[in-house]
Amino acid sequence: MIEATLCFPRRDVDGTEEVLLIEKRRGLGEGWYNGPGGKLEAGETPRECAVRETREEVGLEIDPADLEKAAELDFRLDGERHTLCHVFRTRTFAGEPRPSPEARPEWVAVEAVPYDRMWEDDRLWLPAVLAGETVAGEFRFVGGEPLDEADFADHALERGVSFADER
Ligand SMILES: CNc1ncnc2c1ncn2[C@@H]1O[C@H](COP(=O)(O)OP(=O)(O)OP(=O)(O)O)[C@@H](O)[C@H]1O
Repeated sequence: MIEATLCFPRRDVDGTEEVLLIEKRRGLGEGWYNGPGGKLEAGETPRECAVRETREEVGLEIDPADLEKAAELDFRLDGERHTLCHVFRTRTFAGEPRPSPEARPEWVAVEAVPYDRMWEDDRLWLPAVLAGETVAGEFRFVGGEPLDEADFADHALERGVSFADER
C-alpha cells in the first residue's frame, strides 16, 4: 500500500476565500487539478511529507506545526488497499507559489474549484475539507492499474472524525 499526502494552502483576498491547487504535469493524475502532495519517503511522517512536497512542487515553505490534519482517504482498487492519503490544510505559509516540472500552481476561489477537472472522488470530500470539517473516507475503484484510469465505484464518508493518534 502506498501512503501519500495532499496539502491545501488557503488565503483570503479581499473577502474571497481561495485555495492553492496544482495542475499536475506528470505521473498519477496528470492533467488534473489537485492539491500539492505525493508519496511518503522512508522514515518520513505524513506531516513532513506534506511540507516537503509543497516546497518541491510549488515552492511554499510551511512549518509542520501549522498544518491542520483534515482528512484520511482510503483508496481501494479492485478490493485491495491501494493508497492511504493524509490531507492537510493551512493558512500559514511563506513565499509565493511558483511552477515546477511536476505542477502548475493556481489560486482558485473556494466557490469555483474545478471539480470536473479533478479526481472523481474529490467532489465528495474536498468541499468538507475546505469548509473546515474533518473527514474519513473510503473510495473504491475497479478496473485495474493505473488507478487514474480505473472506474470509480462507490464510497463511504464519515464527518467530524478526530486524528488524535497522528504520527
Ligand atoms: C484515487 N483518488 C485520488 N483522489 C485524489 N488524490 C489522489 C487520489 N489518488 C492519489 N491521489 C494523490 O495524487 C498524488 C499522487 O502523486 P505522486 O505520488 O506524486 O504520484 P506520481 O505517480 O507522480 O509519483 P512520483 O512523482 O513518481 O513520486 C498524491 O498526492 C496522492 O495523494
